Amino acid sequence: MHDILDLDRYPLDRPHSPEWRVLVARCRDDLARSGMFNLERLMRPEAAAAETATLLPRFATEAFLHERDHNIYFRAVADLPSDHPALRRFQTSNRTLCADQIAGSALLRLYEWPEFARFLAATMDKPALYPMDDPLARVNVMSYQQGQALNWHFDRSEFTTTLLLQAPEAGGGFEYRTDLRSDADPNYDGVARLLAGDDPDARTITLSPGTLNVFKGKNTAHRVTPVRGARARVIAVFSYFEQPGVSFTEAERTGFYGRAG
Ligand SMILES: O=C(O)CCC(=O)C(=O)O
Ligand SMILES: [Fe+2]
Repeated sequence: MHDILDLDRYPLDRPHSPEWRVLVARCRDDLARSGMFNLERLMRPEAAAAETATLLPRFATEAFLHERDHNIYFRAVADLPSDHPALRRFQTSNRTLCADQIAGSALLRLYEWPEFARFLAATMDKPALYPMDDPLARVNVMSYQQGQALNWHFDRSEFTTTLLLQAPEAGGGFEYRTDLRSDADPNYDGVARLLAGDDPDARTITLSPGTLNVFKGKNTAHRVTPVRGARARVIAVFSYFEQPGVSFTEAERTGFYGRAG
């Protein structure tokens, strides 16, 4: 793994060593304080660039173009009228490559490396995390070209784990509002304020290539702002579960990726 990861700076290969424990404690602190942590340049920038170079032609020819108009919940909400400002609609557009299209990549090697899942589980205070069996969903790589964006949403899972491969020239920032809602309180008025551009607690970070980002996206609203310039934003999303062997159904895969296999 040394060829693709900076394991001198981030000792993921030495679980339970003193340095590993210090790193895990720092990540847990960041998660508790701001709902996210970043390991800058965990992947060596040269490795990220090499990975991007292999993927770019595939985005042009065989990626799934994901284009939709949606609200922040991706669905209607029974207790809100359809014109409620928390249900304001936005456009999302990006291209997705699935795990079966990146066989042999450094990303899949990292995904299947047990020490990576072990480290992530420790930062999230979980006994263990397991890779999915799903041939498409395990790892997804998304590309955002000029004008494309992933609009405001909440994630279905408690944590989301991404690794940026290529940064755009401008735009493509990750904007988020920590704990905008809770499991007990949907805070529809607060959601409406954020969507109107009126929430002083919204923050934007710009990720650099090779950075691992873990965030608690279930109650933290977030979006990727439109990319500007000729260089695409390319980012990988890793999906782990607390049980081994998880797969989506064929219908779910068709909904997410336009194909079942
Ligand atoms: O591209 C990103 O930085 C965020 C991706 C994201 O929010 C998601 O996959 O749910
Ligand atoms: Fe998300």
